[in-house]
Order: sequence, then structure tokens, then C-alpha cells
Amino acid sequence: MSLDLPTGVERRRFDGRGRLATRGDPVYGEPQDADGWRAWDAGRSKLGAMLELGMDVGLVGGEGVLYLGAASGTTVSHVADFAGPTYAVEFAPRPTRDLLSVAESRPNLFPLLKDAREPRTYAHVVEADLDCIVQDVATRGQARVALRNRQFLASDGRLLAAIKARSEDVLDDPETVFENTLEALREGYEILETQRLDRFHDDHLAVVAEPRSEMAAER
Ligand SMILES: C[S@@+](CC[C@H](N)C(=O)[O-])C[C@H]1O[C@@H](n2cnc3c(N)ncnc32)[C@H](O)[C@@H]1O
Repeated sequence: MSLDLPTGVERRRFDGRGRLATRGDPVYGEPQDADGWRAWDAGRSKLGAMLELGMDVGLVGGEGVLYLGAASGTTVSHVADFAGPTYAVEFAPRPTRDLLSVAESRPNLFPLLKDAREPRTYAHVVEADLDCIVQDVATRGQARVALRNRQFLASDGRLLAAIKARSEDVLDDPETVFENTLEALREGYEILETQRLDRFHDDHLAVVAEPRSEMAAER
């Protein structure tokens, strides 16, 4: 199935091959074309992989985004190229330094050196009613992170999460980890679509979800 890409994301030719691309300053040595488009490497980006696999991520371009686990900005740089205000949370100082450089040419990208498990520490900065949370934290308790940050999402917003099985339990069967994580997520989200990302990222499950209205409060 082929779904529309968000405005600001196109399929362009690089070295004779059609690849996803956004327009902006290069960040990680990715190929660029003469019109200022830069290739979006799905092998280095879970959101890129979700788009390559044709998942219905619900992005149209221009969204307000909270990105959890921004690292040095590989994926969030592409997000900021096509989205609106993009809040990028990362708790490790070293990659956050790189993220600050990525933000220099992207006035809509706001790096936050914060722990995604503690949303109260950035709730005064991040706006409410965002269209989208992108989550790629690779830490134990990935469902809890998504539930705690649900407060920032509009009622019709989307959670786009990449769940890494080995971050929850190195020994457990990934399928079991994914089932348990989805069960935990259902406390605050309705799961719309899931897909294994193994073609691009081993033992990762991509999840598209929307907030459930009946969840009383964040935990
Ligand atoms: C797989 S990497 C993210 C890669 C990035 N999303 C990309 O595609 O460019 C996971 C990142 O999550 C960060 N992280 C893990 N736990 C976190 C937490 N509780 N709060 C904020 N960042 C966290 C790690 O420091 C790491 O940089």
C-alpha cells in the first residue's frame, strides 16, 4: 500500500536509487542533491523505516512534535525539516551538544537536555495539544515513558513509537516483550497499527497509537 508522504518529505533519486528525503542542512554525512534535498536513511532512523514500510503515521507536514530520545539529531533533524515546532528531548549531554548544532539552522527545533521519564521537568517549555509524539528512547520502561508524555498530545494526536525489545529485557523473546509493552500502552492509548522494523532495525516494533480519552491522568 502506498500512502501519501507528509508535505516536505519526498522520494528523490540519489545515486540512481529512489530514497526518502527532506530539505535542510546535512547532519550525518547523508547524500544531498543539487536542489538542497538530503537523503533520509531508514537504516539509521526508525521513523524513516516506518515511512519506507508505508505505515499510516498520520503526518501531513507542519505538525507540532515532541521527540523523545533525540540523540545527536539524525532523525529529529528530518522531522524539523518538515514539521512545525519540534521539541527534542535527550538526557545524555554528549549527543545533546551535537543536537544544538543541528538546531542552529533549524529555528523550529528546540533541544531539551531532559529525562523523558520526568515530563514535569519540561512541561513549562513544551506546548500542549501537540499533533505527534515520536519516541525512540531505547530504555527500560518504554510504555511508561509514552504514558507519562501523553499529557502533551492533542486528543486526536498520534504516538509514533519504536519499541526496542532488548532495552526491556535482553533475554526474553522479542514477541513476548512487544505483547507486554502493547498491553501496558493500552492503559492510555488505542493501538492503531504495529509493524516489525526488522528489515531496517533488528528486534524493534513500530507502534502507531492515539490517546484514549478515558485515561484520567498521567502517572
Ligand atoms: C536509539 S537512540 C535514538 C536515536 C534517534 N532517535 C535517531 O533516530 O536519531 C536512543 C536515545 O535515547 C536516549 N534516552 C534513553 N533514555 C532516555 C530518557 N529517559 N530520556 C531521554 N533520552 C533518553 C539515549 O541517550 C539515546 O540517545
